[in-house]
Amino acid sequence: MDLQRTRDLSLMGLWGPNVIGVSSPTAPGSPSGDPHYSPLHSAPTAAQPDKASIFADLTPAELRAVRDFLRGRPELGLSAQRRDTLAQNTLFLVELLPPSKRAALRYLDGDSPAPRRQARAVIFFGAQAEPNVTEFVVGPLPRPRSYRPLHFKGGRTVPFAARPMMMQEYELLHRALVVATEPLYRLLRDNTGFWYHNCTQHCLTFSDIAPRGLAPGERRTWFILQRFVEGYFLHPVGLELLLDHSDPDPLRWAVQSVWYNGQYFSSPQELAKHYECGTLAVAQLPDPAAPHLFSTYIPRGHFTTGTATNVHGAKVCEPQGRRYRLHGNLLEYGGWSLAFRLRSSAGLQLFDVRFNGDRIAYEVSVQEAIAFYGGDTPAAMQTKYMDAGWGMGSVTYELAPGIDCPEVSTFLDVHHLYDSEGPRRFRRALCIFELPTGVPLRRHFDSDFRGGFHFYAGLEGHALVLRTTSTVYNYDYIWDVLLYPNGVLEAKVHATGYIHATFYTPGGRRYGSRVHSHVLGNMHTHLVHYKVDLDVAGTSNSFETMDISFENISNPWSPGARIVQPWLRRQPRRTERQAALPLDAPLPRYLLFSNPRQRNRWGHMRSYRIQHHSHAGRVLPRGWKEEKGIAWSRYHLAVTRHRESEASSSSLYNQNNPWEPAVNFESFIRNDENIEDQDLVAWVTVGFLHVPHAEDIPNTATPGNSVGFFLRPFNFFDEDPSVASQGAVIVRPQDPNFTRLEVQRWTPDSAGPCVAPEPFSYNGTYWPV
Ligand SMILES: Cn1cnc(CC=O)c1
Ligand SMILES: [Ca+2]
Ligand SMILES: [Ca+2]
Ligand SMILES: [Cu+2]
Repeated sequence: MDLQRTRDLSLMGLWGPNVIGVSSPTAPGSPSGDPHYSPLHSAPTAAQPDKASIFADLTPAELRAVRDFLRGRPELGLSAQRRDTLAQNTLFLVELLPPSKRAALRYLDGDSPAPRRQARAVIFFGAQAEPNVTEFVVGPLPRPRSYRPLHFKGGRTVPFAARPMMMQEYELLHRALVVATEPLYRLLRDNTGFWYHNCTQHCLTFSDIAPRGLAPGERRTWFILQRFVEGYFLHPVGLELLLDHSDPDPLRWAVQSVWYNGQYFSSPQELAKHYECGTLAVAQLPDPAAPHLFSTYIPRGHFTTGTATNVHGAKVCEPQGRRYRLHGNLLEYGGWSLAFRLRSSAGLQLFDVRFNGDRIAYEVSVQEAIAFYGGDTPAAMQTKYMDAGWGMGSVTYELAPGIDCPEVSTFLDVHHLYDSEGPRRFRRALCIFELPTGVPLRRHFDSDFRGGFHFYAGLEGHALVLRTTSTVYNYDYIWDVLLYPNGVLEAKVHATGYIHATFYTPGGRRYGSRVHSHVLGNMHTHLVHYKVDLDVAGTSNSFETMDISFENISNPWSPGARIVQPWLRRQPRRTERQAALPLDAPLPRYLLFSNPRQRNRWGHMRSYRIQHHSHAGRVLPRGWKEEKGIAWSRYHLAVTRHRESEASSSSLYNQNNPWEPAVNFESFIRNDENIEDQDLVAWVTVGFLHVPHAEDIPNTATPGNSVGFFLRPFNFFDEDPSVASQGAVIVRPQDPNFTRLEVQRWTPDSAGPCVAPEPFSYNGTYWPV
């Protein structure tokens, strides 16, 4: 990662107390007024920048070194040039292979040397007698000397048909579609004004659907044809083609079925024949010369109330500089420290997440994002997108200052070697900024109930945000991690971008809303899966749920009467099965991870809580064909014993082979291990049902469209750790008439003016480097 800008004023002495006429406040961190207080733990050790680097993504030089090393192994037969066949061996992906947890902890917490830096490399072996995909460990970096296969759990092999798509295959598919659609030229030109072959200014394009078939080994894809204009996802022309491209030789590819405006045909020729004979029910699209404004961002119309919007709105600013620190991939803010990376495969991954030096989680990472659809057209009814199979960690395009992240953010570049000859630089793929939350972290107005007050006190609300995005064709996911100064971490995702839309047919209304003359917004469920390797005050943790039950007791202070009241029902979950909380049952409201041997000052087990912010629901009945590929979606939460062989709940290959998935999450819990006092991993599912509606045009909007979860301390500390923040303000009346008020604060009276940000700039390219 290249740090583009960094400005750190936190060390410049700007935070001295500014107390107006009062005695010094209580020392930060001590429970007020308690003379027996002694901290629970020895002085915390801050995470060290060089130590975080064991989790840093591979540099362009390291990516090239791995590529060159593998290309130099003749037995791998890697082709340097991509040809007109898929029967060749291709290096598809290179990324960091993080060290084992054991080795990492020995280094982070002990005296052991840094674990060796290693890469994960994915090779598509298309030129083998039995074509397959194999993953390798390559190391040590920066000068690799050896490689060995990296096995999936249970020794599962990855069939060639399960591989993700490559640009090369898309190019070959484009050529196949040129041939396939040629017979349809007149039908398309007359009724849409656009066509596919020799189209110049009037081109059709396509969206491809997955999974690509109905059973293992298949690779036959439905293609939706769309007018190639801004927002083409909203411009289906009513034509869908099923093309078999399972053979590595594109000369053996064939169209298997055609759907046009509600009717099926065996071939483009058959459809063309019906058109020429006048026996076809034709869908005449609006005039192609008319603007396609509806799918664009060009402003139109006006608000009937409010003031003009042709001036800038409110901005985030840092009048006294940054209050976070960034050293390479180590981020520190308000008690927090963590290491981060942006995996080309599945996206954001945090390691060694600590608060005040205490580790809370070893890893927090995105695993998968899916969208399963229903619809009336063959493409719609077949769409079950699993975005890890579309390289959702590699489509991290440039963030725009002032829109995607505040102008004052620190923007970071990342490098991916994913379906490319070498590393590509993705400029400004990550951003970091401190966000005024606009709501106090805490506040109280202490009324005297006579028109005045005893005191007012409040603490400004801030969070540090680490953000990236994945644009997976039509959809844009905005991935955030927020760090709050009270020990709360939030992980959330907003969904925006274009809906996945299909051609409107009257039968389509059962599956969504008509959102334009010929466009149906198809219903779908979004689910996102996270791995949360909580290490709450150590790696030995237990898990319990807590909710209320009601008791009916005799009233101890009114004989003969009864009291009905709630009490806390705690349910220790001793095995993985007991800890797998199914999606179709209500989730207990407290999900507690504790260290049974560590107590806070008040005698409670030090715990962290996972709190869902989600409306997830089932996407398919349990066990139905493709559902095996997303077995994690059966559970709001599952808790497993940490296993190095269970690093991820999904894979690059589940999308194109969900029927026999490379990773089947159910196998993580099938052995129903004991999870008391163990190194536990929490697997969190969040999501929502999206029934598209007119207001999804032009794009799905973010307000109300986010899901995620919080990690919240629960008796982990002795009090709210944000008492250490000096952003508090206390106001106390100095006389009975409230004519003199004492304002006590620890920050300057005035924050000073906001610094004007640089003018907007954007580059947008992601070239090889
Ligand atoms: C083509 N594709 C794959 N995933 C998406 C986003 C979800 O609908 C699009
Ligand atoms: Ca297990
Ligand atoms: Ca753990
Ligand atoms: Cu959606």
